[in-house]
Amino acid sequence: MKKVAFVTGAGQGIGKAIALRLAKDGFAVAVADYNAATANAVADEINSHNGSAIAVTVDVSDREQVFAAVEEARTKLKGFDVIVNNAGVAPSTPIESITPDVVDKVYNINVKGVIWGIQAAVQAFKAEKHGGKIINACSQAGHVGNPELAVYSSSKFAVRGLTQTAARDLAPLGITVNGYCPGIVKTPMWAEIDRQVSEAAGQPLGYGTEQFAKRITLGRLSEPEDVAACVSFLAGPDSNYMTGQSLLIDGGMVFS
Ligand SMILES: NC(=O)C1=CN([C@@H]2O[C@H](COP(=O)(O)OP(=O)(O)OC[C@H]3O[C@@H](n4cnc5c(N)ncnc54)[C@H](O)[C@@H]3O)[C@@H](O)[C@H]2O)C=CC1
Ligand SMILES: CC(=O)C(C)=O
Repeated sequence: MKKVAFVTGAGQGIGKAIALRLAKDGFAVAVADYNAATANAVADEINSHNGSAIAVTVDVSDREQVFAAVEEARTKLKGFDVIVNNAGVAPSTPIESITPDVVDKVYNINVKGVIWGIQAAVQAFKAEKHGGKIINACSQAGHVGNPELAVYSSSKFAVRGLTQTAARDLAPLGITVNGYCPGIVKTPMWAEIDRQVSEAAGQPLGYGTEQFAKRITLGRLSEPEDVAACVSFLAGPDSNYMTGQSLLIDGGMVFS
């Protein structure tokens, strides 16, 4: 019987790369996204390459939807072993531009979405009568404040705190909780941050990337697959003696 992994925000970008990688690792994958079309396309891609996947439509900011989606995956894929709370949003928010609406939007998805994912996974692991692995999307921006990303950066600091706390709370149930902290990854999210930062500075596209990239020791932006490789480790047995960690996969932007 295949182990089952549930990946949120798996319709594109890092989540898609994680879903494809975990399928290659032998997991049956629930491709969860609020964009049904992209989730279906990723699930089709996995199934057409001899993998096993279903698409699940969910808005991670809605607690009831998250519980229903996890239960749907557990029932249809016949098990539940790993959740990757990957979905996130990252609008550019220079301090003086911050509004209640943008704070609610980012925190509802990036922070509450992770809490609901953790809770729903715990319920599923209990129903399966075993422990499991919870893996949360953090960021290098959750280790050091990033310019013009105050709301996003603070939401990722919160995810790192949640990861540590949940690790302590859930260890007695045989559940590990870890996070991954990418740097700049070539996805639609990054393209949009670059556009907003470049535009705010009155500079051409690519200016935002140039500013952030100066901090990358390895001298290149990362591919979604760089991140998926680390998540593969966190989802598999080689990380069994790790919990509460948020791994930097940022090419050396931050040293901690
Ligand atoms: N791209 C980057 O440079 C970095 C990204 N990250 C984090 O990695 C994660 C994935 O980022 P990317 O792939 O770059 O983003 P992306 O914007 O390219 O893809 C995000 C996916 O999440 C889905 N999504 C957004 N809100 C959702 C919601 N409420 N419910 C369900 N699905 C939702 C979108 O439909 C999309 O498929 C995010 O948590 C992000 O903060 C962290 C560090 C760097
Ligand atoms: C978007 C993000 O998390 C970065 C640049 O670290």
